[in-house]
Amino acid sequence: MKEKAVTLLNESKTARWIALALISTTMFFAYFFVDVVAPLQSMLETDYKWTPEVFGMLGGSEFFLNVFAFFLIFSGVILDKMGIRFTLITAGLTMVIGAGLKFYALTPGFADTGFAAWLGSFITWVPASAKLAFVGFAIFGIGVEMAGITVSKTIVKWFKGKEMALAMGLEMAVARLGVFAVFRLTPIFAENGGPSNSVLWGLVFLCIGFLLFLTYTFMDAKLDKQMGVSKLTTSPEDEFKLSDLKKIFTNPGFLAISALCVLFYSAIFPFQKFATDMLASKLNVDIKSAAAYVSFFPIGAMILTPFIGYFLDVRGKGATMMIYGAVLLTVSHLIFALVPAESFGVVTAILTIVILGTAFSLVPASMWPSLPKIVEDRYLGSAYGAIFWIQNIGLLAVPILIGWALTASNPGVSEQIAAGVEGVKYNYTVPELIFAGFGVLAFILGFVLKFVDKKNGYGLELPNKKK
Ligand SMILES: NCCCC[C@H](NC(=O)[C@@H](N)CCCCN)C(=O)O
Repeated sequence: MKEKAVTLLNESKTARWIALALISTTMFFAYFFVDVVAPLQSMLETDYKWTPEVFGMLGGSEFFLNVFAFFLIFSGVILDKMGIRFTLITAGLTMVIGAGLKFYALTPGFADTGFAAWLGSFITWVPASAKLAFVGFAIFGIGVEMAGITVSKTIVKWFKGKEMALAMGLEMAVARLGVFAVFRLTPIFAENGGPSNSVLWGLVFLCIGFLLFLTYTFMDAKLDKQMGVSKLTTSPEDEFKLSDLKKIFTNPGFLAISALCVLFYSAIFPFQKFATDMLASKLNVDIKSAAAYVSFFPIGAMILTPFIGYFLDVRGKGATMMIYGAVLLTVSHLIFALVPAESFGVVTAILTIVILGTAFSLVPASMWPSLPKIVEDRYLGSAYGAIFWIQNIGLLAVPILIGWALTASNPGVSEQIAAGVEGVKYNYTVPELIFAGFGVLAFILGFVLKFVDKKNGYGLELPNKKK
């Protein structure tokens, strides 16, 4: 008797785009929560006595456990060992638990406890609410990064040989929309109940995101069933082994792309933290207007990334795109650093942000779909985990480096600002030159990547879509 051919679920365009919509919407909520209190710095200072230093430490706590306790490496191993469904659910739950703790830290219910009194009794310049919020945000950080690598592996599972870079580009675009949404919605939530109300909404969104991940797992189970994936059918050579970690860290393509990743993202995300103040100082405008200019940055990247992804799917040229991205990154930071304030107007500022936004599209759109070409599928999760870990080291360290460079290159300025002297501003030339330096190094690494690609035949310049 003739066996009936099964059409795999990922062969159906509708099914794979539904799968993408489910996981991307959760990433929208996840990125929303990452920045949920970002626009509330002054409110947190007034209501909770969080100084700017305390506020800055909160940003770092997102990466703390991932970097120092190697959670991102563990997350990658868990993904390869336990599979997509288990890891998505674990990531979703971890985000909810971490967010719940951060919300509890801001409630009067916590402030009245003996635990809060104990937490407030040491390192007294950091309030108890902030200490508990750090712990919550560090746990959330494990979840959000675990979700990030699992979503990448999921996209590869559904879209490899098809519209993989477009799908990754769309997922990143939806996530960036979350960052845009947070800057619009959080202040409104906070006006009606303070920062804890904003965090509560973020928590509610994450619960919805968890349900979406859960819904996706049914599609994943069906696809696995069709593909005949089970412990019994997976041959030992297809299974992830701990020794594969050594293969990842000795793979020249992986090393080149990770170095490029940490340099590139170190000149993007930490820059975002300082950009508003830098523009306010350079343009001599207030913080609100400067923030409005900076808001074009993720929006531009959001619009462009899927188009670049589409181009990569049909035309390829992934490694070349990363080099172009590094050039634009360097040029934009050099403009910020070297064009004197007298010649730096609003038009120059917006044009430079557009150049940087284009770099922010070119590199991510081509970098993340390149990894499956460099490493084997069975340890792809660990490779994503490892590259995120290396990147997180930069995201943790660079804001500290930039903060230090800013203070060192502007002697006496922070003291004058603290004393309330009017019109005193930081000069951002040195920090911007550091960012430009990262761009130059990323540019060199782009060529290294091109060289190792040619030598090892990864096919980084080839289209993702099979004809
Ligand atoms: N499927 C996700 C691809 C990675 C997207 C990338 N995100 C990261 O690299 C995160 N590890 C760091 C996000 C830090 C946000 N505060 C991106 O371009 O967003």
